[in-house]
Amino acid sequence: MPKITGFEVHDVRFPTSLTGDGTDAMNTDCDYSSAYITLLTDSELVGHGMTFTIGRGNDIVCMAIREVANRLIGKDTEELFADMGKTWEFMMSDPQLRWIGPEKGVIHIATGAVNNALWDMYARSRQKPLWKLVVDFSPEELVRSAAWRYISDAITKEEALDMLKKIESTKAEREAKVREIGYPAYVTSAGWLGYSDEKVARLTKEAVAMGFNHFKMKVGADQANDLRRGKIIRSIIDDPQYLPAGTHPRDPNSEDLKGKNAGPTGSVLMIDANQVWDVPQAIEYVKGLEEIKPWFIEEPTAPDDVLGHAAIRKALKPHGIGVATGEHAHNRMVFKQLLQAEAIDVCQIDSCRLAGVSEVISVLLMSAKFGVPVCPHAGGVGLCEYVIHLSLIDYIAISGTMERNVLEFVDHLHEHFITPCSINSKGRYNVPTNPLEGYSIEMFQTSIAEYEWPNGSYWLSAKGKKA
Ligand SMILES: C[C@H](O)[C@@H](O)[C@@H](O)[C@H](O)C(=O)O
Repeated sequence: MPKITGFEVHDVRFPTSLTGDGTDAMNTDCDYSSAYITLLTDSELVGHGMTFTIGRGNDIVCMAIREVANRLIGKDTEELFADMGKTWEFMMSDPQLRWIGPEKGVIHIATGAVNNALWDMYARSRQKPLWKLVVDFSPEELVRSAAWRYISDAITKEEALDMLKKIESTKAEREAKVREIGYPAYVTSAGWLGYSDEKVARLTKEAVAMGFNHFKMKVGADQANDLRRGKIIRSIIDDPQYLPAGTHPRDPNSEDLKGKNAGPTGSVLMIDANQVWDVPQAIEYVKGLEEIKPWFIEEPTAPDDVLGHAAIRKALKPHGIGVATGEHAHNRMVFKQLLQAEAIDVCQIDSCRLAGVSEVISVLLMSAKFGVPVCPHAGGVGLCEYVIHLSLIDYIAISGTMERNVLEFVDHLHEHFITPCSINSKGRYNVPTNPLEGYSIEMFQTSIAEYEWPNGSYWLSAKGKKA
């Protein structure tokens, strides 16, 4: 049986210019960075994992990844795969690291990268894409793979098992359906701050032409500016003339669009503040944007402020605007509380901030129990590649629905991955089908050589230009 013998870690940073200079209200200079790990074994089997950060600090994450990965050296991979929940607990329980994590901060993020690499390796060893490996698990195996510590007040293993068993017999139907029509997506790429009105209008038209009908816009720097940009986007997405040839407006009252403030063509607009406001400020600011009819405000305030989110949700409900958050919720307990406090309409897991697939499964289970749709965060490098797997697991094996869900899509940096994600002509994610792609996060060696910090060819030449 292959044993883990070592690992390679790379600090890969893609400059803001490669992401179209898109910024948000908190991040105005954001090189997209991947702390990237390849786990090695004494056989040909490898596992790739990464985490997403922006710019400076990625070297600290790489250091933490080395610390976490060290504990796996010498371990038998089949023993690790046999009980991924137990493996996760082992990874989370390094007594020497406990004071600085996990369950928080850099060590938690690093654990995510390593756990994801291990899941990638597991899927490759079975020659299945990650999602397929997991949806083929029996309910018992799926429950065994999750992270259970500290959440039994919200969901027990028995409850989870019951839930999974109820939809087990219809898994094959859902798998066939999503393979055929793809998984619903929304686009972030048109609505960054810092774009001119012309650029916003052009990118929105392009996104509509690609078949998207959910659009996200960044807000929070200036209310009047947000209102103007929102109206530009609305004027395009609500106008049937921009729809792709041969398609018709969707009925805004259809079941999957209920409560989403859909416009006359069935298009939906969401807004995202990236944590800029205090609670009362968030409420006032967002009320001022009611005219552009957002489905939800994302990250209105500090990501750990569960009760703050609950207060904002309550105040905005009469205005028909919901609350979404999660990309910075650093562990399953924060999600547990957001759900228990009825603080969110939409749960936005992050594939890299949570400590890997095992912890994500726990949040998917809790969200399904509380009836909150999961719409993963994917605004970064590699995140779109990752999250399509998680949404497929959610749809096929856990919640059993994808009608109200939308998975974020940003259209940059996919070319650095050997098996990039893709979108079909209806603006939906295609299902990854390559049996050797694992968790789809393997990067081209040439991309690593070019963008590794600080000595990759791109950064050396950038330094040369500055000198
Ligand atoms: C800096 C990043 O692009 C963020 O703006 C992005 O992750 C964002 O919050 C999102 O929801 O996509």
